[in-house]
Amino acid sequence: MALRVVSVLKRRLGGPGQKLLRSGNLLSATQHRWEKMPSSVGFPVTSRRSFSKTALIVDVDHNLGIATMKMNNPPVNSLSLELLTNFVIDLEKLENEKRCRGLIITSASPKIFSAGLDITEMYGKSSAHYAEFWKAVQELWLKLYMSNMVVIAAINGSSPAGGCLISLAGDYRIMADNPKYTIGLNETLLGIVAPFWFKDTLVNTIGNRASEHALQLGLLFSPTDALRVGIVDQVVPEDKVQDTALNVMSRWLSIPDHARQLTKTMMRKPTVDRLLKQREADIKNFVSFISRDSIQKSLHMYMKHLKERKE
Ligand SMILES: CCCCC/C=C\C/C=C\CCC/C=C/C(=O)SCCNC(=O)CCNC(=O)[C@H](O)C(C)(C)COP(=O)(O)OP(=O)(O)OC[C@H]1O[C@@H](n2cnc3c(N)ncnc32)[C@H](O)[C@@H]1OP(=O)(O)O
Repeated sequence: MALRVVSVLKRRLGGPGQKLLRSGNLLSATQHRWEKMPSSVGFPVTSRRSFSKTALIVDVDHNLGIATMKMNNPPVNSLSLELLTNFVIDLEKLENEKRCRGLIITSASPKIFSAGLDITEMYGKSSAHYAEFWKAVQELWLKLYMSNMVVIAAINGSSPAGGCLISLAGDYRIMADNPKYTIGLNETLLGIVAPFWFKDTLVNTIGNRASEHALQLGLLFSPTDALRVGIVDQVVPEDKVQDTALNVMSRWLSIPDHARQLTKTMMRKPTVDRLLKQREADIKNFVSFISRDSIQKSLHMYMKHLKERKE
């Protein structure tokens, strides 16, 4: 499979990408590049960098023009305020890298892509904290959904709620074929409500009726069902997720950037504008909703249930 990916990349990427792929082995070619690459904006000499503090591992391959971002926040890649903030910072850096045209988002931990928003950020805290947290969630969605890069989610584990949102904000989703993994916007199961822009993102992907069904019931889909309903675009064997992501990326990167980007903007801007127009109101709404005693209690019970499952 790796060789097939290399030949597709050779065909679709011209210039330096082709030269470096001449060895016929994508991994060794990439490794070689990481060692030789000069410094570039935001990312250091080796082109490969691990942000252990930020719980994100970002590898940038300048010659292929592809970055891979691995969420690395054990045990379940929950999206804490810190992780959200650093996610946005790294996205901005990548966005500013002229040669970086594609981004693959995946998880460093097998089995969990992301458990979604960190629930502990949403209960027992101050209103100011909830406001800051929600602003960070908005910011990440805005940046991802409107990214100039081709964004592919390589979903190598379960991806509930906020994890599903990250996947939906990309341009293409590939999920590992493991019936133990699930994906979906399950907010109602926690006694909370997916905000309108989570809902809009889902509607834009799978349509109104399927979204209403999925959202009201808080459905978590197996890979097969997620493919059937259109939440993901492809389901592949677990060990083929990354190769498939590279392969699909090469197809998307073969389209001239300006044409593809303008098309993406045309499709997504109305959805984004809806949030931008009422961003502050959305924050206020979140803070007032999440601060309700009944909601705090629901979240507390849900966390308790998660912990008791293990005992
Ligand atoms: C008209 C009015 C409208 C108002 C609307 C206004 C505003 C909208 C309001 C709210 C919107 C909020 C949107 C929320 C989005 C979210 O993303 S909420 C998070 C949803 N996530 C989940 O439901 C997933 C929960 N987790 C799991 O199902 C499982 O943990 C798993 C991901 C499948 C992994 O399972 P497993 O490998 O068995 O691991 P454990 O369950 O044992 O978990 C390990 C530890 O991690 C803790 N944990 C799990 N998930 C989270 C999380 N999301 N946040 C924080 N912590 C989490 C879990 O408790 C374990 O901790 P301990 O080891 O026991 O300490």
